[in-house]
Amino acid sequence: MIEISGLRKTYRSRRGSVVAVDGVDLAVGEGDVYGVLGRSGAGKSTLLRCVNMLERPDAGTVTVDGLELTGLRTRELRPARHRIGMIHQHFALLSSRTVAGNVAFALEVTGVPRAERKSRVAELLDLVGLTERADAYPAQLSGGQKQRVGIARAIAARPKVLLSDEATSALDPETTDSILRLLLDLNRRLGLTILLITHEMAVVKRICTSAAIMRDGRFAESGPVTELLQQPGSELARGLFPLEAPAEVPGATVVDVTVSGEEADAPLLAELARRFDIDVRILAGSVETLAATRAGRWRLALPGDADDNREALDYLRKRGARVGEPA
Ligand SMILES: Nc1ncnc2c1ncn2[C@@H]1O[C@H](COP(=O)(O)OP(=O)(O)OP(=O)(O)O)[C@@H](O)[C@H]1O
Repeated sequence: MIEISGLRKTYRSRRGSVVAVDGVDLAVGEGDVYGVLGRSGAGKSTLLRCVNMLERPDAGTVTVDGLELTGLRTRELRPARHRIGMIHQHFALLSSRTVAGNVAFALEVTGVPRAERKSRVAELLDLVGLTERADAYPAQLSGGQKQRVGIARAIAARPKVLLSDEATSALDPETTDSILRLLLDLNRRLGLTILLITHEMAVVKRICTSAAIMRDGRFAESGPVTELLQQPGSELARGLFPLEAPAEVPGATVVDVTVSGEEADAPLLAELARRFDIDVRILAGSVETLAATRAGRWRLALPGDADDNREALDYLRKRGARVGEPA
């Protein structure tokens, strides 16, 4: 749904130039929720703004729903942008318009006839759970409600893609959770493809099927979350499942074990202990629900050296687990 290839963007000013995006390739499939995670200044906002051409990249291509946006003139971009919704950290609502008025505005600018607007506004407010607040002004709303208006407005023109620029950063954890639940619901009900940027690992954990870690304008790692979890040394795996435990235990072999899908809920460690008659020690770890799947990750200590434990570790691998040295 979104294909980005060789994207570069440099900002030039009197004080010099900053390479904000430095050669990014990205493919977001239809119906994916793709999270780009990174610290402040990593280039996330610039990348997102290049997807709907709020920033013109210096090099590379951006294709959304089969249309190469980088090849379009400014005049041609306007209708193309209607296929891409966007939500913002600080909501960007019109303070002089009511909730219904803000949503109607998005329909006005995309040329929806007046007769259709009213019913579409009602439909959208129902979708985001704001029917009761239709006549309120933004100043009378909570942060979560403001973001719901932002979401209703962003999907008003029935876009295929929603871009989210730190949409939950200004919200408390409980409200963040309700907004993420709404995004996931829209993703599933409308088949909406979502590309989001965030600095919060919890956002990736909660709703993303794929993710990238961005640093200094580049992707340090990227791919489906379940695959990244299985990758040796993955920063994302460490962030999602921190294993705070010693990497060495005298007289024992210490390994990190990652499983996803059904095996995460199987009594895998109990079976391991029984089958090989070993006292497995769990040094750290958990089983959790991610957006698309269940996943488990543990640091284990098995008595004896690597040779003593070869068969046991092979058994775990046969069961689909990734077994590696502590990272
Ligand atoms: N309009 C601009 N002019 C000059 N430099 C800019 C501009 N916008 C961003 N930059 C610089 O580009 C780099 C990437 O910024 P960007 O905002 O894309 O990062 P980010 O990861 O989104 O960070 P944040 O979360 O703080 O917004 C930074 O060094 C930033 O200072």
